[in-house]
Amino acid sequence: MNDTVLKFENVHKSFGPAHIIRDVDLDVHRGERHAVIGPNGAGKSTLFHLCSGQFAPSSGRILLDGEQISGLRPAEVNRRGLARSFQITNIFPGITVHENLRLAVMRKHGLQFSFWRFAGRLSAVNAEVEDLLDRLRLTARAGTLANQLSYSEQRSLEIGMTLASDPKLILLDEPMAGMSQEETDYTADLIREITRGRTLLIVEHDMSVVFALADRISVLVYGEIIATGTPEEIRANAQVKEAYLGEEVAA
Ligand SMILES: Nc1ncnc2c1ncn2[C@@H]1O[C@H](COP(=O)(O)OP(=O)(O)OP(=O)(O)O)[C@@H](O)[C@H]1O
Repeated sequence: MNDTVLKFENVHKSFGPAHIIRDVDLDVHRGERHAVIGPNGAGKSTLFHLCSGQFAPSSGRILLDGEQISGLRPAEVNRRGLARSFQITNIFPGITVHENLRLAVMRKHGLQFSFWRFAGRLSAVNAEVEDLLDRLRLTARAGTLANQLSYSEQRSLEIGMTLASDPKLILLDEPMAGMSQEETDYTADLIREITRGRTLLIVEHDMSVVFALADRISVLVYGEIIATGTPEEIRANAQVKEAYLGEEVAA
């Protein structure tokens, strides 16, 4: 059994003369929460775009569960089990929370075009939706239109929609962006609970969230991963302190 869900092998990405990702090797282990941190412009978004198929590498290989995904289109990468959570763009705003989750769960079961033929499986779908509502702390909001939710509730729903497909790997792209401290604390706690046992790759600027949530952290500086390790190892790494974290980590 392969213990690595996502593997970068010597991945390089350039735009014309600009070398943005440089010979990156990265292993995301099954069941771990892995964070990528680095200064502005280090290449974190580019790395995520490479994972999800928005960009193809200039050279090197990317493997999902042992299968090469580099060069595949985003929809195909998604079909193979990689779900990327964007701010709140996966939500249908004009339908309820329950209906949103039901669509996401039905999509996983392949029910969208053959609803009646699979009527017998609907009770299983409903049970999954109820379970998701509970874990997302949205049971009381089940009948609310998605566009009526608070921002952090919308983010919870969005992450829930991503989880509903039961992906092999979840990419979370700055989930705390634009949140107050209170919303950040709430969402970090929720992400910790609902991603237990899942494999997660996260980019996040809030260092307190990263260090509390991640099992391992990779530090990207000028397109190169200069260190990978547990939060304690990263905190203690002299090269990381010098290149990036400095006082933030010492704090
Ligand atoms: N399509 C593109 N064409 C040319 N240059 C690009 C392209 N996309 C990104 N870049 C450049 O790649 C570098 C890394 O950008 P990227 O957005 O990946 O960094 P980041 O670490 O996510 O930054 P931030 O933390 O500010 O979001 C930047 O200098 C950016 O200008």
